[in-house]
Amino acid sequence: MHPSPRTASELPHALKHKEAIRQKLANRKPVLFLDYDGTLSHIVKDPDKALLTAEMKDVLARLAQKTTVTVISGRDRADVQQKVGLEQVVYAGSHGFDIEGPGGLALQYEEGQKAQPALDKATQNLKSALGHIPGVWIERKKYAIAVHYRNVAEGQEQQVIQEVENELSRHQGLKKGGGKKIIELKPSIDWHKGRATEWLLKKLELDPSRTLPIFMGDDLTDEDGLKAVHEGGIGILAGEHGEKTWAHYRLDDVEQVRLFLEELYTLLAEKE
Ligand SMILES: O=P(O)(O)OC[C@H]1O[C@H](O[C@H]2O[C@H](CO)[C@@H](O)[C@H](O)[C@H]2O)[C@H](O)[C@@H](O)[C@@H]1O
Repeated sequence: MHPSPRTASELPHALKHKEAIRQKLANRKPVLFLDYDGTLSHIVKDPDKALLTAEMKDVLARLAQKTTVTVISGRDRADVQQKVGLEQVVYAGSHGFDIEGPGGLALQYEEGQKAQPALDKATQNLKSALGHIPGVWIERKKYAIAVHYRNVAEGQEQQVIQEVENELSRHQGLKKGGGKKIIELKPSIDWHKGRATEWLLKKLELDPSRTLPIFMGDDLTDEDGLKAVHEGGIGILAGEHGEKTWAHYRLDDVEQVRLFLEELYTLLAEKE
């Protein structure tokens, strides 16, 4: 455990510290919490084209035969579930507001429902305010609005951000979320990937002394999850997001995430 967050470059590389990770797993079973965009799939211009490679899907399928694998995403649960397409996996969408998994595992974080009128109104307003800016995509999700500006001219990015800030100032019940070329309006509630991770660990009734939660993510919203496992698990940052992180280790990219997951699978298979 490290007492404070560090920059990505200060972190040891997970693939170069396999022995230390192996030792942590000596008497404990890994339980995986995996972010989708930027961790399992490459960041691309069109969010609909952010797909898993066949190799990534294959290793996830094998891991899910051996342990609990949760894909925890800012995307709508149905969207990420369809993109991953594996029945044995637990899906936590909308940053953990909407969870579904094998054996009837389910959560709809009810408090999020109260924000629906504000989210509807803000969607409408943002469409009018930003509709004329080429490249803007307003993604109305079940529990959030994502305003994407990856395809907006650099000189107009600030205008997009400012319009979102203006809209946020009109809704007490909504708060700002950040990410990679995205700004989100979310219910102003203390529920996020970290709380959802903790909820799942309890709900799955896993013995904490025999379980090692591993959270892997690439973006600012993953910091809540990385913080949640900081004391009792392993956090791995894939790439970087420009701010300090609670992760213990780093990996450079999606391909290294896959290699790490392969190592983990081998370890689990050896233990049988
Ligand atoms: O929590 P995540 O699974 O990482 O989801 C975060 C957001 O991911 C998607 O947007 C990001 O990825 C897109 C595809 O690579 C990229 O075009 C965009 O610029 C990124 O911000 C998704 O569309 C959002 O809904 C998620 O909140």
